[in-house]
Amino acid sequence: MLKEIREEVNQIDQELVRLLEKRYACVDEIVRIKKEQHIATLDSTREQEVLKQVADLVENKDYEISIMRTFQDIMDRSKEYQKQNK
Ligand SMILES: C=C(O[C@@H]1C=C(C(=O)O)C=C[C@H]1O)C(=O)O
Repeated sequence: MLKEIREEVNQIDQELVRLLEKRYACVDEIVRIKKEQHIATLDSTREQEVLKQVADLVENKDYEISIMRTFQDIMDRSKEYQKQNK
């Protein structure tokens, strides 16, 4: 039982890694444009939009706070990555 659920978690994690890599590839392009146009790494308005979209998409409200925090972490790591690569 535990083993089977963990196998399902492994599958989901594989998809998450694939999607995160696609997200970082977009961030690479954003880094390039920001560098070219001298735009700051942080865009708080955009972050609020991302979080609003996430909140609207979450169906089970029991998960909402945790998923929102996860996305804030994703964006924080994204900014860290952008700063290291600009
Ligand atoms: C990727 C960007 O840079 C930062 C990181 C964001 C993200 O990871 O979604 C959003 C806004 C910015 O603070 C962006 O400006 O779109």
